[in-house]
Amino acid sequence: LLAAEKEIQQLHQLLNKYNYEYHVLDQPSVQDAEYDKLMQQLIQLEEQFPQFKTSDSPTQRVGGHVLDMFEKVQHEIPMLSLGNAFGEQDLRDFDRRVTQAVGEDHSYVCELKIDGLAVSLRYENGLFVRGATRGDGTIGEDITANLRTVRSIPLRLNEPVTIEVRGEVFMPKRSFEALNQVKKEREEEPFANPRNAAAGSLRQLDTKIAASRNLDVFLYNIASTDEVDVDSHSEGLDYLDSLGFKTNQERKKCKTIDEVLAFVESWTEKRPHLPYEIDGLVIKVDSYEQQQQLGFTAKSPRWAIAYKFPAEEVITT
Ligand SMILES: Cc1ccc(Cn2cc(C(N)=O)ccc2=O)c(C)c1
Repeated sequence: LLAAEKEIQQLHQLLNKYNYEYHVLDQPSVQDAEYDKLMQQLIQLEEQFPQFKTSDSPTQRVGGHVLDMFEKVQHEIPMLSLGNAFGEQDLRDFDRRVTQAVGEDHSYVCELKIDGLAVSLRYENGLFVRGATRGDGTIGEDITANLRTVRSIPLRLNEPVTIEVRGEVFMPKRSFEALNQVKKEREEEPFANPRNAAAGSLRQLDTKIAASRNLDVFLYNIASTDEVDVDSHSEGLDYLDSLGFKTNQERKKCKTIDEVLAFVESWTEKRPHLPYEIDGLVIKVDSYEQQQQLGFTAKSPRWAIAYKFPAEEVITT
């Protein structure tokens, strides 16, 4: 029995590693068939010895049970919304307000704003224990079972830490097109855009449906920074990488607002070539101390702003 438990634990570790290489690093080290063979072995072993099936087992990635409803979740730390900037002047005004509050010596982190569904993920001693939608920022829905099927969400972190992180679940453009193709063939209503498709997939009570939708995630914030020993947002993102989270690598540290504007310019150009949709860029003051000095308005941080791309004129034929 001890042998069976050890073999199951080793398969958990190995399959989670392969899953990380494929879905987070996009650098698999084994063929899909090899991964599948090991997965089939683990499924059989867990059927034979269900007592050794743990919450970080990769066999639950494929879904398998149907919930009858989603529980409500209260976010200990509210999930905030961002103020918007629609052009260069708005961004320069933002920079002036930052300079007035913290002085000239400040830098920014610029990130892509993924057009998906905001989620909060909670880990205890390194294990994924709960995932929730943003909801109204204070009360969201518990969608843990569906989030376990998002292959790029780690079920166990590289360190046994207790942490809450925020990010965006999204559906890549190709998966969206393929899903709508199937919907059309079935004469079902297609989704209007990848964001609605991701949200609709996570709202399914049957986890097998969510598991089949090729959802992905980028994490972009540490909510519970008390236990974490980092002094800036950019260090926080590197820490998330070190724990085994998937973060968006297209981020850039900008020392001046002119560098921010250059980033805006370049991503206005490159946006259509991305494999996922973005609806803007997020610009954050990097230093946590300066974020603290700037504080919040009623519902948004003063140390961050979302630059929104102009709405594309829809050519209706
Ligand atoms: C049959 C099969 C199994 C697995 C995958 C995709 N994949 C591959 C790996 C891998 N190579 O390390 C890890 C996780 C994973 O999800 C496909 C597309 C098809």
